[in-house]
Amino acid sequence: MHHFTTVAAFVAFLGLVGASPVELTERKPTFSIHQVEHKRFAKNGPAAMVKTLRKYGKEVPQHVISAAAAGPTGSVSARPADAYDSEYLCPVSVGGSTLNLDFDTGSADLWVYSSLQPTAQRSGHDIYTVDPTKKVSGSTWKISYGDGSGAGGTVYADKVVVGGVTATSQAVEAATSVSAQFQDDTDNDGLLGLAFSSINTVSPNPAKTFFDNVRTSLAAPLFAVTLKYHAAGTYDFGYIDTAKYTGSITYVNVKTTNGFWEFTSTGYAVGSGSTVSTSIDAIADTGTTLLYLPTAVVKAYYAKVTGSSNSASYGGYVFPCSATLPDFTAIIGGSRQTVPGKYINYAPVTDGSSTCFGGIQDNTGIGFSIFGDIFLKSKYVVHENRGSTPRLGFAQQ
Ligand SMILES: Cc1noc(C)c1CN(C)Cc1cc2n(n1)CCN(c1cc(N)ncn1)C2
Repeated sequence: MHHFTTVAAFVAFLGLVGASPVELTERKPTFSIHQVEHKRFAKNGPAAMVKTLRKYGKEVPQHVISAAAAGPTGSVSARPADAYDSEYLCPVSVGGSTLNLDFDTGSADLWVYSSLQPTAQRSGHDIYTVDPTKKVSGSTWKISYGDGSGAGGTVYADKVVVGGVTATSQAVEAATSVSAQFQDDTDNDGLLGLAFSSINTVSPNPAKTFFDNVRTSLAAPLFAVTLKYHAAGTYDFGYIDTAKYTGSITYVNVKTTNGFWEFTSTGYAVGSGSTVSTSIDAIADTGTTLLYLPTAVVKAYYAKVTGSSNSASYGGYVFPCSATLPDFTAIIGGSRQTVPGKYINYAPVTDGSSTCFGGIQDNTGIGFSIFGDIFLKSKYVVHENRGSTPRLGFAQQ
């Protein structure tokens, strides 16, 4: 059957190109045409589909026509870096090399391991090899994170491709030095910031994030985050994927004055307990591993966990790894956003220990709450910026 199909297909192909079998069997000079990539071509899947369907006289579904009229969209996988979902890494093409970057909605610098670092510092990492002709003269960057880690270096303008979406002249912040926490983390080749460009650290002229560079060309000015529990998820750009969530998306307005995706939660519940109404100022932050909440909320949560304690030696709430953890619900935009209890067991305090570190911790000293990966990995979160009044949309996965 396969053989027959092949021959029939070949004959059909000849018909299409208007050549008879005889013509193609005579000996004639041969030549080959080498394809070259159309560098400036912005990928638009739906547009290609419209073209093909019309070429063969087929009807084009309306949703394909409307998608084609829009700009590019893209999707990239987000893979947990370790067994505890400490961070999620996404493959990105930076100046033609593929690096695994930690997409971070809590910061706004795209920085990478680079050929400028001492070789010992970059062993085990994929690196960006700088091209001096692409250097942004006079610009430097230096970033420090909540956990005391950090990095710094110089700046290059280069092509960055994320899930098929291209920023042709993205500020690529090449590291000359990174802190010990990053040197120990050999899976991580850098960060791709998705917070607001107002907190980018490039000096003297702050740079735009990848999202800000592509936002107005995308089919829709948004990206959607689907992190998963102990599994790979996605970052989607330019479209909402209704297959990735259940129920409806609840939107809340974002306060951008601190440069974060900052919003207000209006209450919480522990397990099947009653809802407590209280205003919680929070940021959505994929670059933070845990869920940091106000002291009173955290105390109320661990009051329901047998054997839990706030350990000075481990630096946070711990409990027996065998504990049954209650769900945690945050009220956002009037909707109940629930995290399954088992997601709140982050990891053993040390490998093999029967004491586990809590996924919910106290936000004292931070200044606001942080809805990090522990919260996000049960949600589908739309980050929309139409230019005025950016919004966050939350739905259950
Ligand atoms: C984290 C982490 N946890 O287990 C591993 C492994 C890592 C990664 N590793 C140790 C190194 C590291 C440290 C940081 N990151 N990666 C990501 C950026 N950081 C943020 C981002 C942000 N929005 N807010 C606060 N800090 C600090």
